[in-house]
Amino acid sequence: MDKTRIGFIGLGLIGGSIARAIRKFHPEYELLAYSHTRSTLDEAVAEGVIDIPCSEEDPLFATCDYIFLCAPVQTNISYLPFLKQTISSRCVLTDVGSVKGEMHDAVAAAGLSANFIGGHPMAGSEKTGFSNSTDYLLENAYYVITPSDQAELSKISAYVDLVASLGAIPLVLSYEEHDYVVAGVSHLPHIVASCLVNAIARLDTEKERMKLVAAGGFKDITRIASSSPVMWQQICLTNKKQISRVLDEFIRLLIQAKYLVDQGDGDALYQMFESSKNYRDSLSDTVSGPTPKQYVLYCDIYDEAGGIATITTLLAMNGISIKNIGIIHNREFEEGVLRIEFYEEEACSKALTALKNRNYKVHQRQ
Ligand SMILES: NC(=O)C1=CN([C@@H]2O[C@H](COP(=O)(O)OP(=O)(O)OC[C@H]3O[C@@H](n4cnc5c(N)ncnc54)[C@H](O)[C@@H]3O)[C@@H](O)[C@H]2O)C=CC1
Ligand SMILES: O=C(O)C(=O)Cc1ccc(O)cc1
Repeated sequence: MDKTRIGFIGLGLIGGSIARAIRKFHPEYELLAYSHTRSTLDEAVAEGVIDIPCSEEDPLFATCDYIFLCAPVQTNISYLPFLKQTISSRCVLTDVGSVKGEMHDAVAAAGLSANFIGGHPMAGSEKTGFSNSTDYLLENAYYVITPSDQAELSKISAYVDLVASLGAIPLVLSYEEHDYVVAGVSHLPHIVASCLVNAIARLDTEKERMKLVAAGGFKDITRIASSSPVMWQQICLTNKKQISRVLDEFIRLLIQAKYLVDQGDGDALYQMFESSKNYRDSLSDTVSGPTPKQYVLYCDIYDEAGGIATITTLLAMNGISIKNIGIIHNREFEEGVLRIEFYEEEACSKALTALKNRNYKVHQRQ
């Protein structure tokens, strides 16, 4: 059988990290890439990450099983006419953009819906460029997948499988839900960080004493204000409606907080900080104690590749988030089973019911 071929257009922090992870977990795959900075391609080839450097509209993209669009959102869209003329019907076309609605609209207008499955790894940093990419950036990170309504289930399953095989946690959502959710937990925090830094720059004393004594809290909450201005400009321009919606609620809460301070309303201020502390403490990365409890199921599967895809899709469709997934072989499970780990007990028991309803044989360690 021919080797699986994966193409990249754009090879910066995210494209580079996906390519490195594919190289690590699937060394037999053939990777080709175009990025408009020639030195990036040279570096990627020299490091053995990319096999074939391509030109901008290279006919070799016709031979790809997957193409990842990893440039800024508007740039990804500008490649669609070329891809429409070039790619084969079996190719899965995907992107990594932080906003999905505009991409889905452009894909539909270009007549590429049957090939398109949107993607968004919820991992990254304030850094950019191939030189900051790593083969572990995606590890244990949610990877939101927004299939177009015309993409075949077999393509979606294979793509979910590929994402899981890179150590990420696939989460299938509609692009509308994705854009609302990320407006809240990603776009709003970046805008808040930027405004906070700008506010302090304006409020600072002549001798910049605020800048001098800025403490850990200020630095923690504003790290992401160092992110790429052009990337965040494009995100704000392409997710206007949802960002405006979450900003409305945020501004309302800020006005309320000012009122409570002005009034000296101690009880209400206490409640404000107490409710945010409770919610923040409930986030999954804040589990306390020496050995956090694990919520794990073991499930018999017969066909590893197709089996994992079916199960991750089934769980995603039931709104169940997976923390980790993988096949294990040991004496307890001689045939090998799929180990699925969840963030919370509730997700674990929901998954147990969903899997049993589909007649899977599921084990739990006591
Ligand atoms: N930075 C982050 O933390 C995350 C970013 N994303 C999304 O990933 C995408 C890429 O972001 P990064 O990798 O962070 O940016 P980056 O700046 O590190 O990489 C962008 C890449 O696109 C290339 N590029 C720019 N114009 C091009 C063109 N006309 N043709 C071909 N290649 C071109 C650049 O040379 C570079 O290799 C964006 O759409 C962003 O929304 C998604 C998740 C996290
Ligand atoms: O650096 C951080 O904490 C981030 O929030 C990274 C990030 C940036 C953009 C995305 O679309 C997803 C993740």
